[in-house]
Amino acid sequence: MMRGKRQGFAIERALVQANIDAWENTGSAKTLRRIKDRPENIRSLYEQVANLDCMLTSLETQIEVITSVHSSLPKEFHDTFHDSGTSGHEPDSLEAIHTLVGGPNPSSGGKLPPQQSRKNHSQCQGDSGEGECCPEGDEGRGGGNVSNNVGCSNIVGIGGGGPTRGISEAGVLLHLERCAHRQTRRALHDLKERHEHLLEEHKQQRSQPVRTRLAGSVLESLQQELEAGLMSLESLSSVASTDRLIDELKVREMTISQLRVRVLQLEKDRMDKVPVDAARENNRLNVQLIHMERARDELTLQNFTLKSRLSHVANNIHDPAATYQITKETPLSIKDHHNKCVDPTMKLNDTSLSIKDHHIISIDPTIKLNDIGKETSVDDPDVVKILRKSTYKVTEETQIMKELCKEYEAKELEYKMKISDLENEKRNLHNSSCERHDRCIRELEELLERSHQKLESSNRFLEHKEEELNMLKLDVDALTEENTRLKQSLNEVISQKQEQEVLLGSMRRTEDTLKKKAEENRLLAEDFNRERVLRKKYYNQIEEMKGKIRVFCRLRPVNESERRRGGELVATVEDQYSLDFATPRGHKSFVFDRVFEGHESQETVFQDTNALVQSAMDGYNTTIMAYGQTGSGKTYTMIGSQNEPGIAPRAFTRLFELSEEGKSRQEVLIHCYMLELYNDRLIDLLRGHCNGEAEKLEIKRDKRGSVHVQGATIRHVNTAQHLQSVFQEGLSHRHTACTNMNAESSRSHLLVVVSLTISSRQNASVLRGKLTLVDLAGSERSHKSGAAAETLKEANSINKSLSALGDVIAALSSEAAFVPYRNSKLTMLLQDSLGGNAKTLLFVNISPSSYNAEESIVSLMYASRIKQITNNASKNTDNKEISRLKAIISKLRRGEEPEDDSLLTVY
Ligand SMILES: Nc1ncnc2c1ncn2[C@@H]1O[C@H](COP(=O)(O)OP(=O)(O)OP(=O)(O)O)[C@@H](O)[C@H]1O
Repeated sequence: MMRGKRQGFAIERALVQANIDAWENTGSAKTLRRIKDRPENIRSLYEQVANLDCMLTSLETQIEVITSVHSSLPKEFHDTFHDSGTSGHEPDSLEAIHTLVGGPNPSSGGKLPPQQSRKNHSQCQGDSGEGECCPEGDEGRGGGNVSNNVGCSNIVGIGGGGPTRGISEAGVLLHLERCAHRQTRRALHDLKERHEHLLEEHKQQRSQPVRTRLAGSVLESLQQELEAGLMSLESLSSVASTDRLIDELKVREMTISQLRVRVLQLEKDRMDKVPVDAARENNRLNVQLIHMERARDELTLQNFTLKSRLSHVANNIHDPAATYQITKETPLSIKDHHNKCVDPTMKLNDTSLSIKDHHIISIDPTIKLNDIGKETSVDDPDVVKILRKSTYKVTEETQIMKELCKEYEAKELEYKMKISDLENEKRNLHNSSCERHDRCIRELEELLERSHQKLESSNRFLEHKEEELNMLKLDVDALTEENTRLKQSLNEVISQKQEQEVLLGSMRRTEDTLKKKAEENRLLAEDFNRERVLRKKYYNQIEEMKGKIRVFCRLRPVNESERRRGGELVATVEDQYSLDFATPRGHKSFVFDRVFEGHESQETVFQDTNALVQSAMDGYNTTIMAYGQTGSGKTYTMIGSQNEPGIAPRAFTRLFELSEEGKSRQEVLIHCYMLELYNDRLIDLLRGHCNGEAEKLEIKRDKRGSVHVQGATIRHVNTAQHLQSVFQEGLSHRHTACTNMNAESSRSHLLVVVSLTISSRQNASVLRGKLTLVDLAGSERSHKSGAAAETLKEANSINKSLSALGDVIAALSSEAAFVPYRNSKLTMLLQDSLGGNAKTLLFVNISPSSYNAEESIVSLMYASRIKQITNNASKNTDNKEISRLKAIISKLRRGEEPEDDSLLTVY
């Protein structure tokens, strides 16, 4: 669209320039200026309107001339004029006119201006084909005529040769009519050509786009107008009626006014599109030009008025005689003229005068007619006198007029100068305006080009952005869907979050509740454990009171050998009374009276054992023995080391502490002996380095069931250190060997018996307590222990004795009627401890490692059985003995034999 507008501007500019050149000489600057600012179609219309305007102006002028001529002619002339329309004669040339007016050769007439003379000359040649017009060389022959600018007034000058003034006027008028008619015919011809041209343009414009339809319609209207104009013009040549011409002129004026209104409207539309500054400048120039044109027209009118007056004065200064002669001949001349006059329209065909000439010539015709009227009465002498007077007056007036003439000529020159200056100024303004318009147009074109380029780039950018926008719309749609989906998800998540918050709240409350409950549980567990410990403690006490054998389980730490073999922990202490043991067939739980872990010290172990030491001091038979796999810590538990003494040394110390504590109320005698059951043979460990044959050791059991070894070396000890030294002495005689399982393996069963005789200082009662400490030999497997032949024999003896012990335990735990104590010396030695009258404590020592899991589980099963055995513990008091002895004495006195079982039994 912008490109089309720009091209329209360029075409308009070119056409305007062409029209400037074409219309430069027409003087229609106003129209031209308007045209320059119009688009192509409007400018074309302006051209047509301007053409029509010119033609109509010409027609108006012609009509005015004709009207004035028609009105100025006498009635006879009118009649003749009308009659001549039917005579078929038409003076086609100046020669005919001159012949008609009866004047001499027109070549002797007045002077024509060069240009006008050439024009008339060419017109005469073109129209009549005869060289009858004024030759240039005849100028100035008019006898001092001053009608230089009167066009063909040279014809009037002919009168200088003798024709009357009235005939001269009529000839001039006829000639003017001819000229006007000729111009009208030329205009008609131009209109026909224009009509054909417009028809072609109209055809072309009909094929143009819709935007030119308006111009097409205007062209059609113009075509119609032109056709009407043609018809009018054609009819103009045939209709002599001035009224019809006037009507036609009015119609055309209306048409012109309508067209002007249309042009003004179009101009207004156009001006709306013109930049404000240019429009303002254009208006200013228009106003200035209008003023200038008006001034020029006024000056021209004044000039013409002055010239007409000069002409009138010049006419008035003609020779009165000649005037008189002319006046005398006038009726005849006029009559001849009337006879020869033809249709004025035909006369117009031969005229070659300009419109201005008509104006000039036609000025003040009444004066001329008056003069003619006056000249018609020269036969009267009075009239002659009057004429003579008037001639004098005229002479005077002539002088005055000559002066006026000079003055007017000076003014004319001045006005001409002014006109020339104004025209120059107008031309300059026009040129500057054109230049400004051109510059403005160029700038507008450049701006338009840049705007077009920007528009193109903007269009490309816009297309690119539109593509991006489409892509973004797609993305937005996708994102909108995604957003919707995410919103739904978000709502779900929010609802879930709210639910979770509710759940979290309830969870926190539950956690608080759980914490409270856990705390309560912990307190309850502590209470429960405490209660359970107490329960077990009380249970143990009850069991102890019932005489049940108490069993303590002790785990040793994993040794280097087990660690090297990759053994794992299979025994776990659950609490002080429970042990979990992992077997290949699952976990097995064992409950004992006490469970000691590997890290628990000898002191801790002795704390729970101390009670048995107290029981021995109280007169009970008490037995503390250790059972378990070889290397499981039996010796460590019972004997210990120098730094970590076991139960025996601690018990020894405790016995003397108790003895010392009760020294004020009792006297305690402590004796001890130490035996070793090695390869099923009893060995007295305190016999030591005694020479001679060893006394035979016999296991005896008294009436209360207490077991004694007759023949054993009994040592009396006074202090704990003494007892310790005795004990160490006995240990030094014990058989030990190095095995794979233990560097210092006990190869025998150790039996340390500490007998206590507690004599009361208050009464004569005597308590006899016994503390038996047994360190059993360890059960072992030969392939594990790597025992040699001798060691293997020891092992077999050990295993045999332990097997017998197992049988006794099985019988006791099952409460069998028969207990096989006699199957082994070991079981015979332990008869009062297992199922007897002793308080017995058994330590079952195990290894926590999986490497010894089989042996450990056997030991645990073994201990569990022992735990089922119930003893019948009772104090050993001398009062009862006395009673028994008294009973024996009484039987002996009566001559009866005392019962054997009342005596010490010797096995
Ligand atoms: N609770 C324990 N704490 C530390 N070391 C221990 C523990 N129990 C045993 N031991 C160590 O284990 C090794 C073997 O112990 P101990 O000699 O007492 O076994 P044992 O059962 O008497 O073997 P055996 O039947 O062959 O005589 C010793 O070196 C001992 O110091």
